[in-house]
Amino acid sequence: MELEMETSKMLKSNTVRSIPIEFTDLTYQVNVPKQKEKKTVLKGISGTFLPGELTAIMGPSGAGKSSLMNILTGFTKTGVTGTIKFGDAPKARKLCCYIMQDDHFYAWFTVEETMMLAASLKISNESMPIRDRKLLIEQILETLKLTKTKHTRCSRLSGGQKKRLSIALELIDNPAVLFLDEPTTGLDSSSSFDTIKLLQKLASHGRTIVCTIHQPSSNIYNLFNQIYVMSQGYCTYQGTPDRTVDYFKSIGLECPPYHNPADFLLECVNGDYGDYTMALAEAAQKPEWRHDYNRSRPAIMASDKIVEANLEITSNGKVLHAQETFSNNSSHLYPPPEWMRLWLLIGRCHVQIFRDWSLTHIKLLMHILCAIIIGLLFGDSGSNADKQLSNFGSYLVHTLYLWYTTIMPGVLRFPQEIAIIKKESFNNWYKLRTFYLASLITSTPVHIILSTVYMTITYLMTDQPLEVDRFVKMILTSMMLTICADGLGIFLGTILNPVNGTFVGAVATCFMMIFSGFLILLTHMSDFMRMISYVSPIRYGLENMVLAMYSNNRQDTICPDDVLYCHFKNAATVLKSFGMENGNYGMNLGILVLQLVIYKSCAYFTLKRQVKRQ
Ligand SMILES: Nc1ncnc2c1ncn2[C@@H]1O[C@H](COP(=O)(O)OP(=O)(O)OP(=O)(O)O)[C@@H](O)[C@H]1O
Repeated sequence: MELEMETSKMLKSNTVRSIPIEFTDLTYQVNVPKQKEKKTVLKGISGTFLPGELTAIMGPSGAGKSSLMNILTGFTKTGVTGTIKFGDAPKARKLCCYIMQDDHFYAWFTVEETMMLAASLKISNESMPIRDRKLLIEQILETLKLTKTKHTRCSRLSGGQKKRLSIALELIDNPAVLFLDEPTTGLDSSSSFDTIKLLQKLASHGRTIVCTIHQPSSNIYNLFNQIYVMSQGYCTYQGTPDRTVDYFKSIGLECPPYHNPADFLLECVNGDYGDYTMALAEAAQKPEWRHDYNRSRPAIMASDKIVEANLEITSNGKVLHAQETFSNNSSHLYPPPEWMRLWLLIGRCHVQIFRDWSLTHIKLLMHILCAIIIGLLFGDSGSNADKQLSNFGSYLVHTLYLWYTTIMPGVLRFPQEIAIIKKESFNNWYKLRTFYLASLITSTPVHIILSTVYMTITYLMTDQPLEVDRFVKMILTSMMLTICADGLGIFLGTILNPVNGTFVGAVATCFMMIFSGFLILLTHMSDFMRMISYVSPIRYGLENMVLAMYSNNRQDTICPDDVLYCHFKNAATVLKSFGMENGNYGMNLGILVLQLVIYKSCAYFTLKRQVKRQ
């Protein structure tokens, strides 16, 4: 009762556009490996989902429910024929949102923070000032019984609370159409009932709500306005829940007394009483059973009335007739410009970096610790003429350390977030390029700080020359190498799964090390093999560190008194011995920058492809 009152209160303050969804003769074909013929998943199905109603798509596993949902939401486009109409609005698709089966949020943010950020990303300051946005959020949280959890971090919410938060987030900009993929999965019977009841209320105020559902209890089943049953790619019933028993009786399938009609329906379409698929598909077309034929006009008119009857008070106090908004062909809540969203996303990334101590604090600590150990290991190799070979080796250690500790987290970065990115970008929170840019802008300073800390410690501890230009060159090289490793890492992470990504990343690192010019000198490689070394960023990183230290008339290193002969005392001898006397620092740095730009650009396109994939 309380829930109903709260829901009505919230819903009355927002006008919903009526958008009926109509699809006709929808066919979906997919290629099946090793088979000449395409598989037909959806076989010319039609249907109407009306505004003001909650529709359940039901059917046995493999019937085509998710395929239909993915086509209607726009996730699947290839292999689809037929027509889909979202009312008569050309941009109606933008008024829809899709709540996926699994609820993914950034774990380090509270419910209130998550709601506030979503509101800021979806609604501009001009169309609703912050104060009103806060009120709206309070109202939505209250309606969805989330007020008590508003200071709880999202990772600590229960399954039911997470589901309600997913719905709350999408209600912020008052969508006209909501698709939900199995909203009751993982919930107990009472939470499932509450969720469907809430959806029914939201629908009753003019929204078109469609969800897939598996085996609902009879009390949940009766909450739906329309049931759309699928079997083997056909529509085998589209009508009200209370008429299912009569419908099946009309083709000779009698529901046993005291049997849940929803269970009976699934048993029938599962073939438990024989294969009636074609008979049901035919009967489902008959107007007397079809809910849309029987109810479409009254339902649409009723929802129009809701729209017309509501006087809408916008945030800045203006009173608008709902009909005015309706005929304007757009919602009154405008999204902020993309640069504002970029700013907000940068803020979110920063907060995440500082709250998630595994992201930065542990990394910083490990870099300091490892730099000290490596510094102690190589000792005075930078100034001791007898240890120049080891000193050269220390540069390889630096390149490998920085490369390896960056490429692996890079591989894992987006796979961890992909479900959230998919949800948010699909529901028009931001454009993917905005998110990607924000991610680059926030991660780059972290790489710069980490590599600088590591290099400064090792530089000083290994007694390298105290000359500013050499130090700066060393730092610049380590920064570019680190950012380049991050680029390759995220590229691999967006084309491969995490297991394969880490494996390929490790193998690639091994090969880059072999071709770096230390384990086998560049001059000892055949021309063909040397060509391969040109793609190894570690080669450029290592060569640049060596050039930074030994070129430009570096002073001779000191040969200890107890050593008779120091072959590498002279810097030019070192460069010549390792075949790097003709190396060009600026060119190498330029190639590193070019490679990182290529990796990061490719990663954007592969990320985009992954986000669009189902
Ligand atoms: N891209 C695809 N390639 C090959 N087969 C596909 C593809 N998409 C769907 N199918 C097949 O189409 C059928 C319907 O799949 P869909 O996922 O829509 O079923 P569903 O009713 O949602 O099942 P469930 O309830 O188990 O999720 C299945 O047999 C599935 O294997």
